[in-house]
Amino acid sequence: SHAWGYGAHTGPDKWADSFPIANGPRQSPINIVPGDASYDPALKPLVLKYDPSTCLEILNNGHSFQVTFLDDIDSSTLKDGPVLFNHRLKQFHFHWGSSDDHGSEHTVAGTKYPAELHLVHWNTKYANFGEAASQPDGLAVVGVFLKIGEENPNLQKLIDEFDSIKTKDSQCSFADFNPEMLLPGCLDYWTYEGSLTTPPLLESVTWIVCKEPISVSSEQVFLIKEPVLPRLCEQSFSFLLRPESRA
Ligand SMILES: COc1ccc(N2C[C@H](O)c3cc(S(N)(=O)=O)sc3S2(=O)=O)cc1
Ligand SMILES: [Zn+2]
Repeated sequence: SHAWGYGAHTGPDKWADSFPIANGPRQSPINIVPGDASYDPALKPLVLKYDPSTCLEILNNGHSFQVTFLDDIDSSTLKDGPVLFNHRLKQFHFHWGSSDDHGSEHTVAGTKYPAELHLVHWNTKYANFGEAASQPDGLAVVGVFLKIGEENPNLQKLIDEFDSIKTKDSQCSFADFNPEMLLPGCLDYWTYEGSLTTPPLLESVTWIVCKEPISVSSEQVFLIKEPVLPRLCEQSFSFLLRPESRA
């Protein structure tokens, strides 16, 4: 069955059964080793321009909660950085763990962050998201690490919506949110060619991982787990089995 998750019988170690690409050559996440990264002078600064009026809704898909955007025109876009074409923002979502000492998908020299934000964009040289998702240069995902520190008032705006998306596949309208408010001050990044980190694990993602994390409070990380509690329960017994990142 394609019912994947983070449980002992549905977790990452089992994904290859239904998604053989899990054993592919460019699978994400990875452990980023800054000392092994090489500086590429051809890379440009990342240009992210987001229009809060394109924010549509927030939904709980059972694995995470996701904020989706209107992507029929170039209003929320990613340009430059490591990509050659304009990309449109489709959605953003988070990954977390069962406690503050782990949760991010990517790690930095083995360091695990409590959570990780993914802003998913698709290359407008293709007709639409679904088409782009099957192309090697079809998607660009910006990853931002969350660390425990000051409470984040912008993240709180999302958390305040959780009461209406308590169950899997529930959604509610969500307007005028600017994801730019969730970005770190400095957009220096590491980049590599990888894949979606969850099924269908398509190898179509140019990863752009920000070096600077954003701060959120420990209570906020705890609350992030709320809306997808079933996943958390499922995961809490399997986090020992789940490799935090395929090195
Ligand atoms: C048919 O092709 C499809 C392509 C993508 C998807 N998605 C679901 C995935 O879970 C997934 C994982 C993402 S991550 N963690 O940023 O690497 S982004 C993303 S998705 O929402 O785009 C569904 C169908
Ligand atoms: Zn993700």
